[in-house]
Amino acid sequence: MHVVVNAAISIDGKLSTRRREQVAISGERDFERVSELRANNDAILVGIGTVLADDPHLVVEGSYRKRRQDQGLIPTPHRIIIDSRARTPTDAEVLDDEAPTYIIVSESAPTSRQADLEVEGANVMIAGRDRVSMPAALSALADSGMSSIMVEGGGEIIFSLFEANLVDELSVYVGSMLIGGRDAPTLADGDGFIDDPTQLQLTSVKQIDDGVLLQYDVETTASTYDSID
Ligand SMILES: NC(=O)c1ccc[n+]([C@@H]2O[C@H](COP(=O)([O-])OP(=O)(O)OC[C@H]3O[C@@H](n4cnc5c(N)ncnc54)[C@H](O)[C@@H]3O)[C@@H](O)[C@H]2O)c1
Ligand SMILES: Nc1nc(=O)c(N)c(NC[C@H](O)[C@H](O)[C@H](O)COP(=O)(O)O)[nH]1
Repeated sequence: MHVVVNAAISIDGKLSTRRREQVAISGERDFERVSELRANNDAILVGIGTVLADDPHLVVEGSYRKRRQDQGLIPTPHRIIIDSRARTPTDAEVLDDEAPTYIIVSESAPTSRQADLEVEGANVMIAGRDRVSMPAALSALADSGMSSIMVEGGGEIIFSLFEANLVDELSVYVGSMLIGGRDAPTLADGDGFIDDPTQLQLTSVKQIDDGVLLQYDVETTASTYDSID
């Protein structure tokens, strides 16, 4: 599975404010780049924190749909939510019928909630006991026929993917703003690394609007995903 993480951060590394409310860090041109990246992948993945905070739609529009259809693909990529306890609201934007949606829950998710989400058309999959296991989730998605995933956050999910050594590429748009706040989410939250930070290889630096796009390859050691595959 090829995994690319994309995020927009303030100059001080924040994804949003301490209230965890969505902030438009990207400008029009960067959001256009994000649409292109979405369209080039089999699936778009976010965590439940992002669904509850932003209620994202996670689709591509217009010419991207046509291009994908011309390539024999579904018009807009699969949507994937990492949601240990099946907390996705039944009226969430990701549950409309514009693309298939997979909700990955853990064994601790109430079965009644799982059933509610299935009634709304979601494909519910179980991976992990109390919390979703990212290697098991990606393995199940690969078994469903997906081979590339774009991850759009948030900081908890991004850290878990790096921790499990599952990320191949990272794109970060650094907007020219400072958000601050010790409790505001950052690009990679979780527990953080102590001894062995993930090493990145810078592959590109570009100015977009008044911000900067930084792109990296991730220097992988033995991948957890490969080892279970
Ligand atoms: N600027 C950007 O590019 C961008 C992108 C996405 C989100 N955001 C912002 O980020 C915030 C949401 O991020 P977040 O970090 O709170 O939530 P998140 O989207 O990373 O979801 C994290 C939640 O997923 C669940 N989870 C299940 N299994 C997990 C696992 N193995 N590892 C980690 N989490 C697991 C947990 O409930 C956890 O709290 C919001 O404020 C949103 O606006 C910004
Ligand atoms: N690239 C990017 N730049 C930003 O400035 C920002 N705030 C996000 N945030 C990601 C988050 O998940 C958003 O909620 C989705 O980008 C919204 O997606 P929709 O348009 O609803 O499909 N992403």
